[in-house]
Amino acid sequence: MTVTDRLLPPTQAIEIILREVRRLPVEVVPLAEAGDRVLAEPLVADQDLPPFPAATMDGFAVIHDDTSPWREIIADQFAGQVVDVEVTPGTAARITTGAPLPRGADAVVPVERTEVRDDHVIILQDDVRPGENVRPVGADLRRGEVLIPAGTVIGPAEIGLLASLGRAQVAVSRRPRVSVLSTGDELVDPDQEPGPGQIRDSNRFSLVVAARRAGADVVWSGRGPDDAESLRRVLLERCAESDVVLTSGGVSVGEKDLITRILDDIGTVHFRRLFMKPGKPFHFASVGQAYVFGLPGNPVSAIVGFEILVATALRAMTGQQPVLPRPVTVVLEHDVESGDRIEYQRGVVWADGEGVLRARNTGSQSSARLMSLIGANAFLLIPPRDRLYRAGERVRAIIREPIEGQPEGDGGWEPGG
Ligand SMILES: Nc1nc2c(c(=O)[nH]1)N[C@H]1C(S)=C(S)[C@@H](COP(=O)(O)OP(=O)(O)OC[C@H]3O[C@@H](n4cnc5c(N)ncnc54)[C@H](O)[C@@H]3O)O[C@H]1N2
Ligand code: MOO
Repeated sequence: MTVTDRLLPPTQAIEIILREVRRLPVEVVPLAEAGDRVLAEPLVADQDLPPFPAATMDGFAVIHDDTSPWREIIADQFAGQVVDVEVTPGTAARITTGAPLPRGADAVVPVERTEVRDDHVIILQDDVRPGENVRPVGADLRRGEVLIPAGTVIGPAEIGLLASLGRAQVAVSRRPRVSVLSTGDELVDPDQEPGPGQIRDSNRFSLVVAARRAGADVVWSGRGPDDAESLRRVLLERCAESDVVLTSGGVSVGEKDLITRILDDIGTVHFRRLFMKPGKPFHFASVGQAYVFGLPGNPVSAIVGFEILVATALRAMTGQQPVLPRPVTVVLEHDVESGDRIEYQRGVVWADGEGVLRARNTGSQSSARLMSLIGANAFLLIPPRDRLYRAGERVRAIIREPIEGQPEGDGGWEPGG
């Protein structure tokens, strides 16, 4: 047995992956194409926002401690323009939300608390505080402030900030180029009727979607040829054109486990087997400039292996933060049996009325049962031990989809309710 044949704990496997993978180059893209990409440089404010004190209500710009019984309306100050007037005691300017406060004024009284008579306004509000209904300069952001750290995925708010600061071009990490290759003589395409002993190839489709969701550019996907020589050729060709190649199947110890043999021959294998269920046979190798992840053929093993290990590698390659998921603690709803490796049980986690995270698994945890992943928003981490994990016990979980509240009870959506 070589070093790479021992069952490696997933944490050690991740350390090896993080040590091996290199950062992808940075590219500059137009703002409109920056969504869902990983920001390569921190966004630092080069100006104050708002750049002028702005009204937050439609009303009248006034001097807060002006005691005049009524005030002359000296201007209409709309958003998007600047009227050059000065509010002095006994005067006020009509103002709309977002408009700059005229010189001299230090508060805005909403129109509902005023009465307009011809060219005069009477302020009905007794006590006007300085700064009331005014967004001061720099209230939203201050020049020099780091607004978004490098490594953030650009979503609606991030792209909005980039736009409001005038960043028409954005430095982002290049998307990893990924190829997906299903292997196995028993596979047929989804539109084909499987013959005796055959099954439909599902991993190719699962891994393409998983890779896209993880921000990759899937440049190729297909089924591998049956014979070793052609498979080796396809693999070499994919490695030459990809940053990452994902294979599924052919990595256990069977006679026909070709991927194991080919990777030994064409690359450097960093590890082959994990102390993890699902996902015991799991190869990680470098072939030229590419990284190959030889995922197990079992459909659940392939998806879990992708999410726990491959997605981590892709984040490291693009500099996405955080690189590692941050597990939460959940309370088991039912007894759970452990196995001989750390189990990544597919589960449902929800927050109960007290905000405690509770969890159940999704039934049979067979590596072939894709249904164990349907509706699963978490992996429940179950290390091996000689006695049951009991209902009410705490275990760690990795969250993969949003957590919701309790499905029944006072359920309805009420703000603050
Ligand atoms: N003697 C041993 N046998 C096995 C071991 C072991 O340690 N010693 N490990 C088992 C574990 S755990 C797993 S997981 C599987 C992984 O095997 P392979 O990666 O070599 O995968 P295959 O044998 O090719 O296939 C396994 C299973 O998955 C189905 N499959 C394969 N490809 C696809 C696909 N693209 N779409 C859908 N389903 C696929 C295949 O038909 C098999 O049923 O090895 C165990 N054996
Ligand atoms: O590791 Mo296999 O994925 O246990 O079934």
